[in-house]
Amino acid sequence: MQTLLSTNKLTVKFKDLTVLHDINISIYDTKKVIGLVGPNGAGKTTLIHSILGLNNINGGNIKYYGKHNIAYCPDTPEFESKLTCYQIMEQSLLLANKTVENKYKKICNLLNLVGLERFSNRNVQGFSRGMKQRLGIASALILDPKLIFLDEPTSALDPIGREEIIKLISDISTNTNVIMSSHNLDDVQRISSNIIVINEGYIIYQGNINKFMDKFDKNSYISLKNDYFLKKYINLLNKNNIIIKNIDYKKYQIYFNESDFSNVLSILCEYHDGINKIIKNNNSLNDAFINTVRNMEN
Ligand SMILES: Nc1ncnc2c1ncn2[C@@H]1O[C@H](COP(=O)(O)OP(=O)(O)OP(=O)(O)O)[C@@H](O)[C@H]1O
Repeated sequence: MQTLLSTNKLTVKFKDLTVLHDINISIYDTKKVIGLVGPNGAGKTTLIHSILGLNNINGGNIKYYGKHNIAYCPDTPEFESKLTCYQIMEQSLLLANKTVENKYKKICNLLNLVGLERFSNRNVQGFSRGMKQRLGIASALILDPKLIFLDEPTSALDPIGREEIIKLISDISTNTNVIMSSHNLDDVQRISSNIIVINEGYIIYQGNINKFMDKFDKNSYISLKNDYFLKKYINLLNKNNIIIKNIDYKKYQIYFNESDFSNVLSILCEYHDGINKIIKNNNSLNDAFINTVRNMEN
């Protein structure tokens, strides 16, 4: 798997406020969505800006492997108000010093993709924030980037628009690497395979999203009738290589990962004599995130 970029002990300060502390992340060419999540002020935008060279960095370094197009859509893109949608797309190419074949067709297709085809010849003056976000995504995509950073790309969209853009981002990721920062963790959970979690300028997790949820979300569990069955089922689950996350000896409960739920069920179909109840907890990135950040506060 090719590495696109990595940061090594990246540190960024604004005056005497350290906003990013010793950040080590690696972005690989996986053609998937990576969710960048963290509370307000955690440092997500600063991290994106630093990678794009829009911030000074005060320590560490960023290494780019190969010459790849990297595109960016800020959360509130601003455009020259006198230009039309179509002209903004042309300007995006011009500023990146890029030419494309069948430019007219490509621009029209992209405007169509983000739902702005009707506005192609309209000045962007007076565009709503949601329309600007759509245009920002289209003008980033026209650059045919290998990696695209989307900073809160759905924050100004109505529910239908959000649904459309989330689907679009998911589609984009079939041939582009996407890093999407968002506070909407349901969206992130739906389309990301990996996440980077940042809190107060520190990376607290990077990797597979399901592993994060298994680690930090409440787990599924079976509740047993008594101590005899508790011991019996601990053995049974161990024998079947189910990871036991926790055991409540007083309540006779065994906790396990939600991802093991169907395996546990099939084991229990055969041995169900001592079971009081089985509880499935649907993993939620939102809950896992809140648990993680709250734990750090305590
Ligand atoms: N240009 C700047 N000058 C001074 N401080 C800044 C600047 N840009 C960001 N900061 C500070 O850096 C910290 C991180 O901000 P940043 O915008 O990166 O967070 P974020 O995670 O993107 O937040 P949000 O989710 O609220 O958008 C905040 O304390 C912010 O006030």
